[in-house]
Amino acid sequence: MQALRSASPVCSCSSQDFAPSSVRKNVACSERSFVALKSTSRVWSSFVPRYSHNVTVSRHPQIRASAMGETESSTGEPGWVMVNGLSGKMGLETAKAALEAGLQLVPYSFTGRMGPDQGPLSKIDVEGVEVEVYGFGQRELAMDLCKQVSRRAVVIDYTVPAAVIGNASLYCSAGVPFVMGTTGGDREKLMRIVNDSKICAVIAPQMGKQVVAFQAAMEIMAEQFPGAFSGYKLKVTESHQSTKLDTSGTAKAVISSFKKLGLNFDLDQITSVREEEGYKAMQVPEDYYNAHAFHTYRVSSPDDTVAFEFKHNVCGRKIYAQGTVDAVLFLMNKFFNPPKRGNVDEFPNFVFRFRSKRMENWRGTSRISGEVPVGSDSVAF
Ligand SMILES: NC(=O)C1=CN([C@@H]2O[C@H](COP(=O)(O)OP(=O)(O)OC[C@H]3O[C@@H](n4cnc5c(N)ncnc54)[C@H](O)[C@@H]3O)[C@@H](O)[C@H]2O)C=CC1
Ligand SMILES: O=C(O)C1=N[C@H](C(=O)O)C[C@H](O)C1
Repeated sequence: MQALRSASPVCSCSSQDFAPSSVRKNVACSERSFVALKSTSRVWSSFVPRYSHNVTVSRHPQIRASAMGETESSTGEPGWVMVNGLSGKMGLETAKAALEAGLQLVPYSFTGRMGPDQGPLSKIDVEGVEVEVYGFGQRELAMDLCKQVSRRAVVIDYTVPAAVIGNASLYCSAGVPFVMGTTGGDREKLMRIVNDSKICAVIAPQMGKQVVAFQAAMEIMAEQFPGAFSGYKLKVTESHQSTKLDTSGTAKAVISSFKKLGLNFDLDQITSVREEEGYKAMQVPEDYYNAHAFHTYRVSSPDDTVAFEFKHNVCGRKIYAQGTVDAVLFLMNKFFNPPKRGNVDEFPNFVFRFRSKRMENWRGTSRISGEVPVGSDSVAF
């Protein structure tokens, strides 16, 4: 239960906790204790904090390197990232975070719009790095150019739900590991595509590590107390900027845990707020109407005498961008610099060895179907 104790303080977060000035500090102090856990052989749903201080990464320097935020592989080659969806809100924020972390930005990207037959559609300047953005019809070319820059690049995808399957297929056929931050699309198919390929990927609708810790805590509770809330009611409200195309993928993931706790809930019962009146009701700070993700899950007894409320309220996008960079570092070490002994599965198993018996049921559990726990997509460990 040491595990639960270390994960539990993040059960409720206010927007204050995530105010931009505090984000950097929170992440800086937590980075060292974050590791990635796997779902299936090559697909990771997300990051969760390690559960016990007994877990040490010292036998796995390459993992340690990623946890410590190093940006070079053992060969000394700087890490390269290609960001697709670069002109979008998350694409740009993540590209900046990658540069800030010392990674190098591949100067090629592609977008969803049709471009000219020859040459890029546009150019985007990211902190002095000029990136050529290719039209949709030239996305294979963009991937080839990326591989010419480095055979060890990792792709970050922050595009649109409709692009998830096509883009994942492209990365797999190009042989480039990727971080899929984009939500929506056919998540089961997405998992199948990656599992049928030779590629590693981190796929999660939520890259903010602290929120993922909350997701993980909910999942642990569901595993340990299935049906504990049978007969109770669930109300889920999520609020995002009006440009968001889909229902919160994070909410869907958390709901899968509530369902295991015994609550009946259809995903179409989620209340999605996308306009000012709703923002006011949710107490979203006005400055963040265009950049927020507020979630409230209210669980109440049939006669309303008992109620629980869980919230995670994020202002801005830094938390996701920083988590995404950690995912990139994890993949770089996992895919390009695997442990010398054993195989790429060694690290997760190593983590599991330190878990208590009661956590054993997490081990090796493949939850590829449906919208499930840590990462609606799939999965878990
Ligand atoms: N996993 C996480 O933690 C987070 C996930 N998201 C998800 O990331 C995605 C992007 O969000 P935003 O940046 O806010 O959206 P956005 O609308 O600002 O950006 C989307 C970008 O994708 C580009 N695009 C459209 N179709 C494309 C295609 N076929 N190939 C390549 N690029 C294409 C657009 O031109 C645009 O630049 C959404 O699915 C959102 O839910 C957002 C925040 C955090
Ligand atoms: O589109 C967003 O902004 C976000 N999308 C993700 C989701 O759908 O869960 C994560 C976070 O809510 C921000």
